[in-house]
Amino acid sequence: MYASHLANLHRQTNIQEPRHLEGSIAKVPVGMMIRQGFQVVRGLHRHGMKWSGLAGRQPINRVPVSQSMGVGVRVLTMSSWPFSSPPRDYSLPNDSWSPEMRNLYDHYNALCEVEEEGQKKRGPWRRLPSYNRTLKYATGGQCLSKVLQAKARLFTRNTEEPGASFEYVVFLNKQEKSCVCIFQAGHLLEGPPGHVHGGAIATIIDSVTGTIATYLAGPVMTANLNINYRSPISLGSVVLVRSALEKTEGRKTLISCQVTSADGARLHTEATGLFVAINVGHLFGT
Ligand SMILES: CCCCCCCC(=O)SCCNC(=O)CCNC(=O)[C@H](O)C(C)(C)COP(=O)(O)OP(=O)(O)OC[C@H]1O[C@@H](n2cnc3c(N)ncnc32)[C@H](O)[C@@H]1OP(=O)(O)O
Repeated sequence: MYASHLANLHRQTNIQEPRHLEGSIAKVPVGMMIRQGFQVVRGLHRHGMKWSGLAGRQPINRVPVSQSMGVGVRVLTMSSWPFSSPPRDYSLPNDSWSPEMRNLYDHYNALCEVEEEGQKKRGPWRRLPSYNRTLKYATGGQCLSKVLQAKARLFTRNTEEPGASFEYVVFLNKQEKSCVCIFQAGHLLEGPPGHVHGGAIATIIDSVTGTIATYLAGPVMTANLNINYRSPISLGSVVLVRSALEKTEGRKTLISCQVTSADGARLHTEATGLFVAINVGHLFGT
């Protein structure tokens, strides 16, 4: 199944192999698939297309991919989505969202489009779609057992019950190199009675800071997360998780983060995250 998918994808894609990978596909198919995954996603980001577009019914044709990945890839064509069905976008409103969450969503969503001279144009903000796992074949292949491959889920999206754990949506401001996450903490995230577990707060901070770091620097891993918990967060409440680029230094990207009440009046948590750019082969020992 994996081998035939790989063969198909290879046939359907027009990928110029980076020199250091030439002839190595058979040896490191997982690394290859991961690179393709990141390239597809980055290519879509750069060209203002949503990943959810891939899940749509139209095939993607000739998506130019930036050379900034440093792998010399110029053009990627992909004629089919490798999933059997379109993935669910978890960042869209559902019935579990409180009116406050919905209002904040509407506020930032409205900033994604601006009207200029009677015409609607892309605004400074962009909603990031969100799925419950990374690319199926990027995480699978030789490195995970079939069972794990089928069952692996992104930590923050691992329940199908709306509102039970992490309900969130991230909006990115490309110009400001910042993002805001609207986060509603569900009943499965309890730590102290009636309040959110510190590990759950760290998780959403890691995810949001990691998302903007990935957007700015490509594939990264969290090297250091420094968190100060200032005031507890009530279970079921809606908070804002704001993150922004502090500085980049070689492979290192430093991101700051504040978690506040929805009106911004109360500071709950402050954090900084250090992210180090990786070659994705790092994850698989290649
Ligand atoms: C899109 C969804 C987003 C989700 C986000 C979720 C992100 C995650 O949770 S990732 C999982 C948790 N993180 C991990 O498991 C990472 C484990 N650690 C590692 O793999 C490695 O240590 C890694 C990749 C961070 C760095 O290793 P390596 O690539 O060898 O880099 P290394 O040479 O050690 O360090 C590079 C630079 O970073 C600095 N650095 C590395 N770690 C740290 C640290 N903990 N604190 C301070 N500086 C550090 C080094 O000093 C070095 O600095 P300089 O270039 O100035 O000398």
